[in-house]
Amino acid sequence: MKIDIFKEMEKHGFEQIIFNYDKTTGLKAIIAIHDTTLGPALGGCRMWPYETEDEALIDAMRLAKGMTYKCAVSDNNFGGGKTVIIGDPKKDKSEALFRALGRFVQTLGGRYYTGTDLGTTGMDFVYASRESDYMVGLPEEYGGSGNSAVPTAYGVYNGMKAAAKIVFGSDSLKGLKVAIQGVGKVGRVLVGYLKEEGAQVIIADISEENINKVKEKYPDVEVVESEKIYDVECDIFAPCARGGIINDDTISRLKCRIVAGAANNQLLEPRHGDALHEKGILYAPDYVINAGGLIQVADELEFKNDEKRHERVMMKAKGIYDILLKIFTISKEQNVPPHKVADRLAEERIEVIGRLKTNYVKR
Ligand SMILES: NC(=O)c1ccc[n+]([C@@H]2O[C@H](COP(=O)([O-])OP(=O)(O)OC[C@H]3O[C@@H](n4cnc5c(N)ncnc54)[C@H](O)[C@@H]3O)[C@@H](O)[C@H]2O)c1
Repeated sequence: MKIDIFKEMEKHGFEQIIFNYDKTTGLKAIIAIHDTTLGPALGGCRMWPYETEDEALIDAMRLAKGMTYKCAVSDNNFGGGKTVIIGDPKKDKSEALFRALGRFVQTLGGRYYTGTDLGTTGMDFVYASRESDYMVGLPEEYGGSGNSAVPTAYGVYNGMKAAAKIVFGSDSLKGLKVAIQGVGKVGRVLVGYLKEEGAQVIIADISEENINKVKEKYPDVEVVESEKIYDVECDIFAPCARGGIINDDTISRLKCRIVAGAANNQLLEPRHGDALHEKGILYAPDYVINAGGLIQVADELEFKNDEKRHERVMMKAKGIYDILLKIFTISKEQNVPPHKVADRLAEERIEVIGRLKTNYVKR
């Protein structure tokens, strides 16, 4: 490894990194626990054929730190963690591999909970849960909270309303033109909320099948070629596909007033958030506006599986409106880009709650 691990841990405030190797299955997994001030670490498990161990470690650390901020800013009582499995999800999966992972997670005694991410599915964690009490996001049939796309899309819709309130003075999306990049699990639910409110929706996707699914239900939705979506004149651009799409090339092409969508890591680099701010485009920080899925998983851990779960999760996802309104208001008052305000609010919450815990309480 070329990385100076302890130096990186110190620089980014990491608590623990665990390298797990299972002799029977050949499992190679890195668990990164960033910060547990607010509660046990929470974060999915990604399986990817990383070319180097450094690459896998960097990914685990970057994603774990991101989870700390996401949990903190969205009013969840969890810290940030992430697992990466070095392997090809198409070839290297087995029941034994995920049970081996489950056994390692179990040794952490509840300091860390995990579930699906890129390259893993709910069923993988059904296997892991045979060995561990710390698996989340299982399929509904196995007691999990199921599809997270609905609360995610609802959070994005409410986040858009907060942005509209700041930019247009009203949080109604009626008549606004919204261009959505990617109508997969989240994007297509979002189309429904927008159409219901009377917004004008334009979509792009590289999957014809996914476009057809939307067109069947909403024939009047306009479709553009996937590369053209950046050039569409619109009020809101909603990235709901891949990360890194706000970059030097695309920012100059955008003709919108707001960027608000579900995709993770929308800014290629943090400086692109500054560039949007300078261009007068209001950016809803991705990890705030897309926290609906996390809210659902956190609810699975904090509360019982009762009939109120869906209602509770949707209520919290709706609360993304207030969180973003606060971020946008501070951003405007202090002329600081929203992504930086979000980071600051997350850090402040961790600091204050952490300080509370210095009072001795006998347990
Ligand atoms: N599912 C969730 O609960 C959730 C929660 C938080 C964040 N997110 C993020 O939101 C985004 C969408 O998630 P999803 O669950 O809907 O994924 P998905 O895979 O179901 O949908 C993604 C869609 O984007 C399309 N796409 C890919 N590249 C494209 C391109 N270049 N141009 C246009 N379309 C393209 C795909 O064909 C697909 O239809 C991802 O970035 C994901 O990480 C999802």
